[in-house]
Amino acid sequence: MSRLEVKNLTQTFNQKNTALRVLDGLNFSVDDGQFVALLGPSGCGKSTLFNIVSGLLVPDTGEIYLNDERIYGNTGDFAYMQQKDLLLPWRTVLRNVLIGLSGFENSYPMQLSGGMRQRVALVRTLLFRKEILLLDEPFGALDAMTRTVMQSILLDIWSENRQTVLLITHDVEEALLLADKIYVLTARPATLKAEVPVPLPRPRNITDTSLIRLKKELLTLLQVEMSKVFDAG
Ligand SMILES: Nc1ncnc2c1ncn2[C@@H]1O[C@H](COP(=O)(O)OP(=O)(O)OP(=O)(O)O)[C@@H](O)[C@H]1O
Repeated sequence: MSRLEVKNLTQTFNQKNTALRVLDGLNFSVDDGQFVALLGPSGCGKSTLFNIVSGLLVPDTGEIYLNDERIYGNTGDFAYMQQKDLLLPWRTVLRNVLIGLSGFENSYPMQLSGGMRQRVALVRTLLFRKEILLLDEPFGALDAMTRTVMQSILLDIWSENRQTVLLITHDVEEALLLADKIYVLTARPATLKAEVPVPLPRPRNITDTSLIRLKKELLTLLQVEMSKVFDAG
């Protein structure tokens, strides 16, 4: 398993002939086998960060290090589950995940419910057995019950394999239930605003007093950043 470092990432896009600065000197690191959640206002640059880390996008400036070695492009060390699940519609579930989900193995993605599709996509991502998992809002579109089930599947697999995980989420409770550490990003352009450790055993209960305290702390941090988005817009 691997230690990941993101150093001084900067990214600007051209939108309608104006320069949109999305990342502005972003620095952080994730320890070997650690589960880190990233929270930040909508549009702050979280998916852009994952696109860079996974090698899909070359940043304007900055570096990515894996186990102290600088990496370039797609090194094959990352399993990346993008916001949209990216299942190939013409492949059956069996061929999408290589194992059957009992009773559904001959179905196509369009024949599955949203929850089942996300489950297939997650299983497929985990099956790649890569060193580092990049999960971009994997459960964002799911109902509360399915989301809870998926979270526990993810935790079970992570406890067994101890892959290094980066999870983007908009859900403060999800971050608190799952992560060892939470990074809060600023409004665009994203920089690191805060690092909040969650040193509690799992499974966690969101009604636990220390989680309630952390939730308040995180919501206050996020509200400051979100108000910047509204003030600007
Ligand atoms: N290839 C691109 N060309 C131009 N602009 C882009 C490109 N990719 C992203 N952007 C812009 O960069 C900004 C950040 O996008 P990004 O998807 O990284 O944010 P995000 O934090 O993941 O958002 P959300 O939380 O809503 O998913 C957005 O304003 C988006 O429109």
